[in-house]
Amino acid sequence: MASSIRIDNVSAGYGSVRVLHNVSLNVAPRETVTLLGTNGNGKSTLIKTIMGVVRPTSGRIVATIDGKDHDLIGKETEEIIDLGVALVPEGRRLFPRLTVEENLLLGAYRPTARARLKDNMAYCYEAFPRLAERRAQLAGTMSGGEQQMLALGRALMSAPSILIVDEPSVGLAPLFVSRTIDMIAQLKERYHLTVLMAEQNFIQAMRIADKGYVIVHGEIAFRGESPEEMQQSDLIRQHYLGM
Ligand SMILES: Nc1ncnc2c1ncn2[C@@H]1O[C@H](COP(=O)(O)OP(=O)(O)OP(=O)(O)O)[C@@H](O)[C@H]1O
Repeated sequence: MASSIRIDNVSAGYGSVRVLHNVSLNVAPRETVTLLGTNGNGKSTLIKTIMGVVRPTSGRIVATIDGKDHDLIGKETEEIIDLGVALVPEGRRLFPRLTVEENLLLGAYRPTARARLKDNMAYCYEAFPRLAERRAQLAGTMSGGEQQMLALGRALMSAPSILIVDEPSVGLAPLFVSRTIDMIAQLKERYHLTVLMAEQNFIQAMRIADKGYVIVHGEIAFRGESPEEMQQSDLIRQHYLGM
């Protein structure tokens, strides 16, 4: 059964600094939604709030998984991962001096994920045969594109139904950006995932997104129900397409 996530009127920040202001956003089952925003507008803060790292001051975040609603606010990050929400963090956050396989094992440190370790490792190597070939290679010696593949693989180690990817294109050469975006689309199809992807690269993000939101100064400034609608927005034309 496919999963979805609904964010209602969430406000959050750091100490007395409020970063998110009444943010509402929906990702329907099997949808790929992109959250566009330039640096410092609150994309990562929203993602950290979904993952239980930042505690919101108000609002609701509900993930519907296998037909059951779960309030995410107040849950620990580990519980959220256990429910089936996985994050690929910005900058990948791999352990460069550990091997590919060791990095993957770290994606399955929770007891529930450990119990399914063999299956999930097989699942991950099936999704990325390149990682299987390179299982003994140190992560830090791989190309940027391969590292992004490993970061995606590590997220798959918890067998998620909702995949959240924070700026996958950051720091990658253009060819690897499009390959990474293609990989996310393929994973989504193959494993019936629901995907929320923060991005600044509008053209690449919209190749795979069904719809999108633009966040400006912590507020949703625009919501487009289709790539076409997104493309027609003045905000997007000015800030993302240079028109
Ligand atoms: N740990 C923190 N403590 C205080 N302020 C923070 C912290 N992390 C982020 N901020 C502030 O919150 C705002 C939003 O940052 P956030 O990282 O969510 O933006 P972003 O859209 O993801 O941008 P980027 O692409 O640069 O990560 C910024 O003004 C930033 O300075």
